[in-house]
Amino acid sequence: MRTSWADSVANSAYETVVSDNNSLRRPTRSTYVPPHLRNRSAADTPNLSGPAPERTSFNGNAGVSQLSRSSMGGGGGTKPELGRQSQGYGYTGSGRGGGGCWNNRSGGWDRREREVNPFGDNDEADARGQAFNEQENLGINFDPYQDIPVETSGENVPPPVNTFAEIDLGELLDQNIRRCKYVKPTPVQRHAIPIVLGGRDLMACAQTGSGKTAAFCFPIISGIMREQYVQRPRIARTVYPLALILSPTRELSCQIHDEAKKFSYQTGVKVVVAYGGAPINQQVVVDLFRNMLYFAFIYANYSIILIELECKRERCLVLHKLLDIFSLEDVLRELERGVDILVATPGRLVDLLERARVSLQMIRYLALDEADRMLDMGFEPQIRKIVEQMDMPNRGMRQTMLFSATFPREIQRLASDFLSNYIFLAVGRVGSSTDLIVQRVEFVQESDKRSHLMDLLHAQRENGAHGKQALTLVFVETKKGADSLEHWLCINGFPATTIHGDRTQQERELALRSFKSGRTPILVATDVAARGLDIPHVAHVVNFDLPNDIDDYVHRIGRTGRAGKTGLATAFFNEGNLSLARPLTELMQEASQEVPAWLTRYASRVPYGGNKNRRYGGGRFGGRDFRREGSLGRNLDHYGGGGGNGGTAYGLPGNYGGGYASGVMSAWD
Ligand SMILES: Nc1ncnc2c1ncn2[C@@H]1O[C@H](COP(=O)(O)OP(=O)(O)OP(=O)(O)O)[C@@H](O)[C@H]1O
Repeated sequence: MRTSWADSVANSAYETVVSDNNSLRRPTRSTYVPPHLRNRSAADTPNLSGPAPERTSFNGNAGVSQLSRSSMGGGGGTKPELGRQSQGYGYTGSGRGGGGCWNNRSGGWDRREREVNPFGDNDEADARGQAFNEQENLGINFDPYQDIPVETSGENVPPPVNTFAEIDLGELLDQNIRRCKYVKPTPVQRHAIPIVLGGRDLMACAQTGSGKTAAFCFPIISGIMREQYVQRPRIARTVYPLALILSPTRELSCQIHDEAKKFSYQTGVKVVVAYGGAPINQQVVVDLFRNMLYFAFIYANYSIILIELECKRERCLVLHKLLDIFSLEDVLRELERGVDILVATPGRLVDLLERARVSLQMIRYLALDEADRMLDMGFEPQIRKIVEQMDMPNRGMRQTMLFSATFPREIQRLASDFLSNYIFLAVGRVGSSTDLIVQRVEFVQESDKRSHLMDLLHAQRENGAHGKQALTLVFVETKKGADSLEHWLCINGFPATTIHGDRTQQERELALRSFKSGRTPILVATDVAARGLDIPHVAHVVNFDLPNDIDDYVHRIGRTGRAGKTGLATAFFNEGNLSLARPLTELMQEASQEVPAWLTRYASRVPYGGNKNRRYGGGRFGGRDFRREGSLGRNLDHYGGGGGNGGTAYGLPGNYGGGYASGVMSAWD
């Protein structure tokens, strides 16, 4: 049984007090108690009157797994030889039951009791339900996804499952799935979970809002729960997570963290999020100010945040970064309490690795959400550094999962560097939008955009088109543009807020909360909000400025029409968006949307290969796993041919493959 460093400190402190009370003697030596454990009431401390919890230090010997043995013995750059789980955990096909080898990682009831219940108080009935109730009406209609074409390729693909009951995820995780009110796995979950439980690497492409987060979280949590006790090195204050989930933005990392916390509730699997992180070129400035102001910061008790909020428009870089250091201190404190799954943005992770506060030596699971974004020009160097140049086990020694709704094939090729004998899974057409979203394109000149938006919002308000709770997400190109549009909307009677890379973390969180709650039902955003965010009740996405890349468009409109619900997406198009005319036309045709005649005319004017959205071509493209296309590079602009072998396709219509084009980088942080 495992205890974290913080637990052992807490326990030893508590034992000191207990022995004090018993013997009325002072402790012979003082025990350091970190700030987050001070002032704890007795009620917070473990109940020692019950059966004594089994204590095991990091150097304990219980159940050392084959995976961990050779990796012991310290840090350094050598990659541990972690024996790869070639045998999967299996999915029983005969109902749940656990198989009797689930590892209780909770460290006893003490840890469970301290855990905040993310489901609220009324979850017990759901949790105790004996089976997944297929009849339950949850208001989430995943039926539209059921007939979706699915394609897999790779060797010995494990068969999909139809129900959660067929998969042996462990009773504690099953309880949490019931608490989440997930009745049936979505298509990507039906296929991806058995593949990962089978020990295979995976590149998975599934439409926006189709449940990819759970598809990678469930097998990771289940795998960690099933592990026998894993012995981890104990070196200074370095922590050794077993799983790493990387995502491109702070908000998405927080969201994944929140989901993973729900799924792992009371399983003893510890999830920590680390986001933010100052770019290296600003590090010198930050370090300088850090030394000068560190103590002032602590004693000012966060009041500097108020100063930061005051100088809203002309932000001071140093203050901005100092706030970031604050969040770093929080992360470090959290890490010291123990971590099994680390969810992080690349910048912050690199920072933690360089400070030797995190080691990747024990990583068995690596998941990249929005993997194509993580491997494009903006993030690729950081990802390569994390995966290839630090102490993470080599591919083949860890399990790697890449998920996105879009997977241009050049990115697929790059991504294959990180994978070993992987399975490619495409649920729906690669890079397509879901049919649940009604897409409209309107021709609007730059100068008319604001009044056109106002018309849309008025109409929406008047006919109550999407109900009281309807939220509208407006995408613009630049941070400045976002601020200025927000201001204009507000003075015209439409409560709005913004989210973009120039806002502080606090401001971004506040904006998101205010939008989600409906207090400001309009959110003006740059591409920083384009991917992954799962915000209920977004009824309308407006592309005020269209992106340069069709994949960005797919992700943006995917903020509506999620989890089986319908949504509306309106795009303002003009001559400045010519390069998008053809891919947009094709995308809309594929999703059975009405394409205006004028857009088709614009599309026909753009020559093949004449722009960087190279996903289209003259022929229809049948194979989407780039490994099935033969030689890459011959065919970059013309995706003819198709077919291929080694895969299974169910009802797969012809389609084009992906193409890589760099997105707009400026909006990202
Ligand atoms: N099996 C399920 N049953 C019911 N709801 C589910 C199920 N799986 C996921 N969901 C819900 O569906 C919504 C979308 O899931 P998620 O955010 O994982 O989608 P995604 O595929 O990652 O989307 P994106 O491509 O935009 O990142 C979430 O609200 C999630 O709670």
